[in-house]
Amino acid sequence: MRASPGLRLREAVQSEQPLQLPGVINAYSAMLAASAGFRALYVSGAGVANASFGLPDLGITTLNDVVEDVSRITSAVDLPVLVDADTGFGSAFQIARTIKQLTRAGAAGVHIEDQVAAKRCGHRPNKAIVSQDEMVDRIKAAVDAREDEHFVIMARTDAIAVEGLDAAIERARACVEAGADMIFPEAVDRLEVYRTFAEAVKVPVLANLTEFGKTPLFTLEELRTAGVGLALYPLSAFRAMSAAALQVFRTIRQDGTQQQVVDRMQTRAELYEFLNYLDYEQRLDRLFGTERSEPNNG
Ligand SMILES: C[C@](O)(C(=O)O)[C@H](CC(=O)O)C(=O)O
Ligand SMILES: [Mg+2]
Repeated sequence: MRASPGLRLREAVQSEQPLQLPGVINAYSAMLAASAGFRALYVSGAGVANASFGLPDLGITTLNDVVEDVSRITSAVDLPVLVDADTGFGSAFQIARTIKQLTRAGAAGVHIEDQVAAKRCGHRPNKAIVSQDEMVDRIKAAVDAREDEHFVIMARTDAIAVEGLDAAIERARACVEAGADMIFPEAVDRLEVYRTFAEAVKVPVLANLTEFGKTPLFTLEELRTAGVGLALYPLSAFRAMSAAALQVFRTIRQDGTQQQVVDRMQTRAELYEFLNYLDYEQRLDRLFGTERSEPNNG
């Protein structure tokens, strides 16, 4: 039997240190990331909210919204996917449902954070967090609900910005005791902090390298020296795609032609290569013959 997505994510963390996790916002961008050689992918909560719904990352989207995006991505690529499950989408039984639904959608693991349900981006001011006990209960509920023991439960703590480093480490330790497999300390501003977490929790620690936030854009080598287990780039491609798309829209609108920007576009040939378009076409020809496509001219 094929190894489960959770097991493959764990193996990837073991074999690549740190494991690079690029965020992907849809099936096609997941295929592009896979072609660049990544061993695992990430579905960002902000990505689901911003890209799929045009909403801010403020706890507005639901479990179903995330499940839908994850299913599309896991159907398109054969890589383990870590999913941002925000605060878990509710209390204990709802968290159990989150784990089951995301497992069924093909996820390899999730991270659940200790912000209150009315959450914010981790790099914004005025975050509020639940008590350590409540966070530990979230993790217990998630661990208890998993059907595949390898499915990864990662605990994210937003406590550094709210209660300080010591409290955040204490929370991370309590989460690991409750069964969390990995730790995501949010909004870290110094490299040494990762080392402190890694030594305190003794499980893989994730560094969130989201741009324009509180964390410097550390290199892989720097993260390696700090003992980081996973390096996350949650929205990098989304930000770049958005800037590129905006430029194209503005140019077409202003110039009345796309001539100035066509050289920035992925060509039809490149697109078809990623999609395996020609294989599909040949399969159609084999199944139905070529003459059938004549009358309607494609
Ligand atoms: C990692 C994150 O949770 C996400 O949803 O991708 C965000 C990223 C961001 O807003 O830049 C976060 O850090 O809160
Ligand atoms: Mg998020």
